[in-house]
Amino acid sequence: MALFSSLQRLLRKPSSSSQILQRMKLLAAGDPSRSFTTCEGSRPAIVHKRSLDILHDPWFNKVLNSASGPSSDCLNFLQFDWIELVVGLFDTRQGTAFSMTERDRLDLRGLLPPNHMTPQQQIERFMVDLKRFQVNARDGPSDTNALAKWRILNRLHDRNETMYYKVLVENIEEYAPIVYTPTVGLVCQNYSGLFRRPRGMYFSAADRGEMMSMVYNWPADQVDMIVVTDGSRILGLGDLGVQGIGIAIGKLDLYVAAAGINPQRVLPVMIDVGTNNEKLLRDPLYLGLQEHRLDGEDYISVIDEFMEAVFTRWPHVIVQFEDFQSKWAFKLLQRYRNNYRMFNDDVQCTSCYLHDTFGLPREYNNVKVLIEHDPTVRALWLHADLYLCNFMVTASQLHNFKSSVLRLHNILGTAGVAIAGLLGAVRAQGRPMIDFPKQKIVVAGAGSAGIGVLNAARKTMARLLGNTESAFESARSQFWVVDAMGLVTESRANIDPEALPFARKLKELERQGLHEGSNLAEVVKKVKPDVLLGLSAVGGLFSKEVLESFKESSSTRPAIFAMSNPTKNAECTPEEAFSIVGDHIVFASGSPFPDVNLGNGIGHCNQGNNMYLFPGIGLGTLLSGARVISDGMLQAAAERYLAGYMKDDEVLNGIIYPSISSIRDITKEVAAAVVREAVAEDLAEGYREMDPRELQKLTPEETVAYVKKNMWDPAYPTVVYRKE
Ligand SMILES: NC(=O)C1=CN([C@@H]2O[C@H](COP(=O)(O)OP(=O)(O)OC[C@H]3O[C@@H](n4cnc5c(N)ncnc54)[C@H](O)[C@@H]3O)[C@@H](O)[C@H]2O)C=CC1
Ligand SMILES: CC(=O)C(=O)O
Ligand SMILES: [Mg+2]
Repeated sequence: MALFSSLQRLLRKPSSSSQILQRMKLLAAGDPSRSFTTCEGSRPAIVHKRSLDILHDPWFNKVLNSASGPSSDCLNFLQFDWIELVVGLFDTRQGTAFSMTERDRLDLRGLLPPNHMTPQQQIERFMVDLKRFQVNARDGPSDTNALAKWRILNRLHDRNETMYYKVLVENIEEYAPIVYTPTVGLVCQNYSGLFRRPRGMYFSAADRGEMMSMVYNWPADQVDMIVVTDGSRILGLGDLGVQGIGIAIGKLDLYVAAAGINPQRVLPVMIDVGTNNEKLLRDPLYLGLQEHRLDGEDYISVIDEFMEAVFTRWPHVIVQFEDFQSKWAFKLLQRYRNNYRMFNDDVQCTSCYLHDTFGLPREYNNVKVLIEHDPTVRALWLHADLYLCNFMVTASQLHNFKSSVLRLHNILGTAGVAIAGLLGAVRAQGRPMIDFPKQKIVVAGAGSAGIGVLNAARKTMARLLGNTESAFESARSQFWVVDAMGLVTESRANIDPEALPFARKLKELERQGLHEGSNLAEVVKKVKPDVLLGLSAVGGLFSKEVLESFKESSSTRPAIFAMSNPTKNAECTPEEAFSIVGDHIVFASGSPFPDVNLGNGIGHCNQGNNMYLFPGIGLGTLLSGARVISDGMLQAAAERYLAGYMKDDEVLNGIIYPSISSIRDITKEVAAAVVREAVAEDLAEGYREMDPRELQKLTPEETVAYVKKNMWDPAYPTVVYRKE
């Protein structure tokens, strides 16, 4: 009651930003559905169940099951059922964090062994078990080993979500490769065999006409984040049909661990419209529809029905489209993005720079005024390596201009997924970023991801060249695109319209001795590119021959981006790259690789993956209550990701991407940038009691604090029973 009246008092009058923060605190503390947040760790969770029902509910369970059985040195993939059995037997060794009074309140007394463990003791115990398994595994880090670790973590996920996410948050560098790429790829490939307990929702072609009611079968009244796939192109593993649900689960694990989205409010979704994977169509154990994929209007009608159903039940949900084959990825994005809160991770997060990246605000473009007016601006300007540009400002624009230059400088000074990596590669050569438009880039792969990166890189070059049409046109000539049929040229029959802008003109090619369909090695040999970037999903595509050709690169510091996932699809390994091309290269990959010992130094293996962006985009959209996800919001996310993370000395050392251990911090900043952009674009409708006017009053620092406050941390709430 007291809380209610203090809220009322606060809400009635206009407020300063400190009052807003105070209000946020009160609101968070007083909202029972937020009882799962650690910031408010002492708030109770109200439940309507007791006894065994509590223990079987991973959202409220506080019991830790043993991670593994005894010595696991003889484990292999085929012996998983044996592990299952052993883990079951060892359940009696479980430690519980339910206090004695809680046990009384929840009718748990007698159902649990008497010992009490703190959450910290539980996590230590779990890690000992997990590490023992790791140490005892004979074959060192291998797929089997990774899959077994996934299995152990997944069991914990089934039983005790809080502890599961605690393990992830506290050891993200170690376990992201297990719950996400690369292991999640293996999990998807083996999903039918690994399937024990359902997670998420399945909508199939057979459910047409039923989705609007089916959606109410999900137990949570509030869902913030959905990751949906149709399983048609899972990582680089092709059509995995219903088994693709694993990637939706993996991405949502990062939403919880990196963005602090409450795990009770995430929903992985699989839309099963069949599969064209002949092996799965014949597999008696396959769990999905064993018919060919729907196509055309039939396909679209299923996705339409799904979108309508989920947005009817949860009007504020955000839907991330994941791993749709490029045939549909762009079309579905265009179809829904203006009406629903949705985005496509692969097309947009790989290429958040499509629009206006590095652009000064429009009013400054092509304006000639004097920067000499202000020494600070001039210094910044020079520092940003932009002295070659011809932008100037009037005195009256100076104030805004300073912040623009600062913003621009921030963007240029650091790195972010694809473009960030490309710019990092320029900086690693010791050259100013303004030289980016001079880079020659060979891209292998012209699917949804490849085209996204190409568009973004072209736009960035055009910006740096003055953002004119002719700059945009001339930027085109810096790219050579090679797909499954070789070099893409204007003479290609039935060329994909998305690839058309990058098709090489035959006249230019004659001079270079290239032709339609030239193979990758030939293209690299003739072009001598600065950058070789792979988004082809073909493991080993950067063969010895290709890498040997790349040795003749005209760059002082050639860069290789083997961005395809999972690990086995990387276009080359870092060892191959460093040993064949040389120690001086810059290397990045989509899935993580350990650094390479070069004898006289370290060959850094950077991870260039959209995981640095999508969690922050989702969180920022949620906390702003933006109606749709605009290009500006994606751009703000990318810019913030770029800013402040890569220092000059790191980049010169070949480190062009930040470490995943900082992902939660990066995500918080990215989300705050998205919130601010949504507010600036008048798209924000507010989140809970935080209305758009209040959001608008927040300073950048207060926005970050607001985001942080709303990030879920894994900690046990006190559980209280109430009759329904
Ligand atoms: N690191 C990251 O953050 C991301 C990585 N990816 C990865 O990118 C890869 C491709 O994804 P999508 O573009 O969606 O796939 P996609 O199937 O749409 O495109 C694949 C492209 O590779 C081309 N290709 C196939 N064989 C080739 C060959 N021998 N030489 C040259 N090109 C060849 C195809 O013609 C096609 O253009 C996947 O492995 C995916 O995991 C995708 C999104 C983000
Ligand atoms: C990382 C990712 O989203 C992909 O490989 O598809
Ligand atoms: Mg993807």
